Amino acid sequence: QTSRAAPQDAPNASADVVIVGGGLSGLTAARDLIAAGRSVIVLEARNRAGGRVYGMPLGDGTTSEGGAEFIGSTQTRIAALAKDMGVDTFPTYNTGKNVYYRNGKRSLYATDGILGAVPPDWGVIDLEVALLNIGNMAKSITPGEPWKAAKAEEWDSQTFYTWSRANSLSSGARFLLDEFISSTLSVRSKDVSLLYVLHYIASAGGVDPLINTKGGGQETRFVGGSQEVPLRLAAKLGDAIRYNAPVRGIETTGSGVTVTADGVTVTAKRAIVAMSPAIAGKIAFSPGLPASRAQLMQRYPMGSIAKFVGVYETPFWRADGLTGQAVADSGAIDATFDNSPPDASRGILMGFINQTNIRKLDAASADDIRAAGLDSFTKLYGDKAATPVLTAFQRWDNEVWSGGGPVGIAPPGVLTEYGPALRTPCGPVHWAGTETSDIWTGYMDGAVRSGERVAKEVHAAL
Ligand SMILES: Cc1cc2nc3c(=O)[nH]c(=O)nc-3n(C[C@H](O)[C@H](O)[C@H](O)COP(=O)(O)OP(=O)(O)OC[C@H]3O[C@@H](n4cnc5c(N)ncnc54)[C@H](O)[C@@H]3O)c2cc1C
Repeated sequence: QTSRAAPQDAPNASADVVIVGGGLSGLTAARDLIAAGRSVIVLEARNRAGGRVYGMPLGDGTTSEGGAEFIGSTQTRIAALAKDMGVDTFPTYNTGKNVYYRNGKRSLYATDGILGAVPPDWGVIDLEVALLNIGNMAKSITPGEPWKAAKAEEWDSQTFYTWSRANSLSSGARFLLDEFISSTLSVRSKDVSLLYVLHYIASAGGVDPLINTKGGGQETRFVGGSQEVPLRLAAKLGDAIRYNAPVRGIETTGSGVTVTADGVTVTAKRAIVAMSPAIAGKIAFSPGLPASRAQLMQRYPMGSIAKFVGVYETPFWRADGLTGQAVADSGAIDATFDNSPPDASRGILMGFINQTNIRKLDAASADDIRAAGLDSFTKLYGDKAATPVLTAFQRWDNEVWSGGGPVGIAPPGVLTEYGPALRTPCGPVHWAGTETSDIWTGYMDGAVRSGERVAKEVHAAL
């Protein structure tokens, strides 16, 4: 069945449901509602689908993942969607040793021991105890409802930083606990509520699924790049999606909603806002939303993340016995992965530039950024890393329609006070986006799950 969509240039359109945002959550909701017999129009601000899933152009006609990339074995809803779209997966390269760079010293470590991906720093016992503790604390949280945990108030009254300093002694453990937050949420540990982190862990099924490559969330990648999944789904939705249509206002009327976007006004019975709370806060709602929702959108900031890649003739680090995965305490890049294509026809190293490190590059030129990225790679992988065939860079914190990434986070006090407003519909306006998911929140899987949940919610309400 196809949707009853308006021509791409019509100034007015109507449907049962208008979906604001053509990321994975909005596209999934559209797919399910159309399958249930509803008419749908998706309004997308950008000229492409996929939102935080994006193939960053390398300048030679090919792309590398500039946004979301990895999936793990328990991320079954994104896996099912990819399968439906005919997008295959392949294992993330994970043979050899990882690099650990700390206090000016480079060391190598194997990841097949009991510590998994955790580097064997001096503070490792300290760190393991802390990770065990947070894993156990997370077990008392019901995914999707962290505010109901017995200790919710206590945990939401402190940052992860406060807790980690009170529960670790060595500088190694403290660095790695901060790095756990930087490499998963792209914020400083002092930016985020302990309760939020515990919920994030509970939602992923534990600490190990979050940090490990083998058996964890970084285990596999998509053949052809992750963007193939939303792009193919968007192609199936065809004319139901209108691009270059940023929504400026959503008015609730007696019969539903009137949604005003650049170039088109859409009337519908229900609206789904499928994006992070911070970005939803840019839309003017009339009448105004209930205060808990309106203020939630002021209190759920995005992390600060960028990816830098170097493309080489071969993945030379593999020949050196390295996985391409590293953790570093200095330089622009604090974590790396091997982003090479499945046939290793060329080598691609990817580095994350997170939180403070990316803000430091606010005024940097393209040459400065290239130099900073290659400096990190060379420190971690040697001189061969200094001479790539080409480099590319994608930052998310100043993307107007994302505002950062990978996910919106809650500072202390937000989840216990405003948490229920994440998902509670406001009249005919419903909320989706990975931030609203109980399982794998923050991930592509959570985005797909939120789209499936909201489609059922709206279908039942119509
Ligand atoms: C660098 C980076 C790395 C990541 N790595 C991973 C990973 O390895 N694995 C993983 O699973 N996840 C990863 N993620 C997270 C993943 O990308 C997100 O969880 C997921 O894509 C979110 O989908 P969404 O539909 O909830 O939101 P979005 O993708 O943000 O979609 C929202 C859409 O709404 C549009 N929009 C915004 N405002 C308006 C408006 N006013 N009008 C119309 N349209 C609007 C946006 O353009 C966008 O297309 C990463 C993210 C980033 C940024």
